[in-house]
Amino acid sequence: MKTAKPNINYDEIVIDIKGLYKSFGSNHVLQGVDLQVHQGENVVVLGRSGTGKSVLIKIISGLLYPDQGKVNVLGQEVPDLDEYALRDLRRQIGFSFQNSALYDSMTVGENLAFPLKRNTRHLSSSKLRKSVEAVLEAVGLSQTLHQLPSELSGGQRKRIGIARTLIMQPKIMLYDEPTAGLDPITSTDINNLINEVQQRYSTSAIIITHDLTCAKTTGDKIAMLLNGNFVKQGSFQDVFNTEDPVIHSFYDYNFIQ
Ligand SMILES: Nc1ncnc2c1ncn2[C@@H]1O[C@H](COP(=O)(O)OP(=O)(O)OP(=O)(O)O)[C@@H](O)[C@H]1O
Repeated sequence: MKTAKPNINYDEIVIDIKGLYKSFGSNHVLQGVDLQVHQGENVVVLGRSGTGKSVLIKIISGLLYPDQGKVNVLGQEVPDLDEYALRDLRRQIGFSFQNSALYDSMTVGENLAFPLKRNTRHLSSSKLRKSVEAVLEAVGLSQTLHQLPSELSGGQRKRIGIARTLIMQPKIMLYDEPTAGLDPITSTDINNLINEVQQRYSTSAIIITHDLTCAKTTGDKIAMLLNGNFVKQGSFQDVFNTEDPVIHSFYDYNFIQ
């Protein structure tokens, strides 16, 4: 059970998407998508391969330009932002991608320090060390400070990848298939970590996944993307407690893989 936090205004909308369209030639990927993410909310985007989940995240972070529609993130219209404003916005967003993309030649500590050093001027070494130690502790891997990424398990690398985004204290987290390629127990750990991050750092998040356990554990709201649109949005119960054969087939498909 997630606990409501007094410092979060759950009514405030941090991502507001209305009437979003995106095509690549004759491939009409997003066809009038509406989605709202509130402060402190974890929204899970579910959908089969190729439905446009990554395209949606890229549009939210300004990596792709929409054909039409409103994409407001933290009060700013993303398609209107210039390069500098986009960079500022992205500093407030933590990206957790499928391959954690750590630098192999750097220790865990150096990997974590890297984004902070690059983005912060006049940072004392004691402040840097404290920030690194704090995020490592938050993901439960303090003992790995001096290890190389190659010495970590897949689950640990995923955690360090998340820690590296947390060091910038993002307001929004974007998780792209956080449990892909992990065994069920490690996946459970990552799901719990996503919830811990939400609570501890008061983040809002979009979590892209095919994994229904991940969706059920982390999602305050589930949004099911199908044929260019969200066919259903609501709690896990709301979305799956239905006779709709398409939603059922997604559920069944998940459990027979
Ligand atoms: N830059 C691009 N140029 C052309 N087509 C693209 C581009 N990016 C994505 N697409 C197409 O958009 C569609 C949606 O792709 P997307 O990567 O968003 O799917 P997805 O839902 O994230 O799939 P998966 O779950 O497999 O990662 C696909 O048909 C893909 O080929």
